[in-house]
Amino acid sequence: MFGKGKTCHFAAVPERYLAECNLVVLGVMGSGKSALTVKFLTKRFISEYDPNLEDIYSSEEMIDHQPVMVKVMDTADQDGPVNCERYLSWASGFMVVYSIDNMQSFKGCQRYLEALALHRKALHLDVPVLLLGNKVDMERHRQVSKSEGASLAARFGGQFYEVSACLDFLSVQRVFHDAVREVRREADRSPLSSPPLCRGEDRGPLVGISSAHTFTTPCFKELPAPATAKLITVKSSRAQSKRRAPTLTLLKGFKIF
Ligand SMILES: Nc1nc2c(ncn2[C@@H]2O[C@H](COP(=O)(O)OP(=O)(O)OP(=O)(O)O)[C@@H](O)[C@H]2O)c(=O)[nH]1
Repeated sequence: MFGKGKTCHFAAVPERYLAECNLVVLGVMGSGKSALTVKFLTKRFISEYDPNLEDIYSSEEMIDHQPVMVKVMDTADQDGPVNCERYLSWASGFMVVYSIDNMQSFKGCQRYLEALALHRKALHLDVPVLLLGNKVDMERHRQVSKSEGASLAARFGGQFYEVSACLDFLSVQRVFHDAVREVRREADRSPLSSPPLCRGEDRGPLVGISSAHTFTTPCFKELPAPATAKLITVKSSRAQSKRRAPTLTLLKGFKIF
């Protein structure tokens, strides 16, 4: 069983002007959504988790010399894309995950891509979508070729990556940072049509919050309140040494090894 989430603070960054980017991680059960999310947030790989926990976690990141509050919603769909409303209007960008050693997960992620394409078409939005083939460390059990992944991503106009939640942190971090870059690019391209990147004026708590923005179209709506999460704060010497974050705020339920 596990949960996750953290926040870190850059002393030099004026809090009012921190942009916010809401990333939603989608995919069938077992594809590695939680493992990737936790790896990004804590640099650690977890192998036990509660598959029913769905939460939003925050991390202040410095990406291309610009601070951004990255909020990651780790979803827990049981049966593919159902009740998508909870994240469709909230998201700045989507990361759709499958496992390269599981063809079913690859087929499952196509359903997510189709649902997102319909949503984008209906609302005339170009919310960035990244396709992630996870578990590349399981190469010997590979069922989905790299070219299959790349062509699926191209079909839906998304970036494609192969990663592993249990290998190096930097590759996973790069994927999340690239997602933010995509969101920024999209915001630059169409700043007036529902900009996906927000400027937070009010930090508020980590989960279950709404926030005011300087953009005319609000893109950061009421967040779904996780029922099970409790905020706890722990010190992480690793985080302190490698990142600028003095503190990690974790959601109870994480099991970190
Ligand atoms: N070898 C390997 N195992 C992984 C990797 N990522 C996740 N796993 C394992 O795959 C299983 C599922 O990972 P999760 O992160 O819980 O998958 P999920 O998509 O969040 O699954 P649900 O919570 O059920 O929706 C766990 O046993 C993980 O330890 C990876 O990159 N490599």
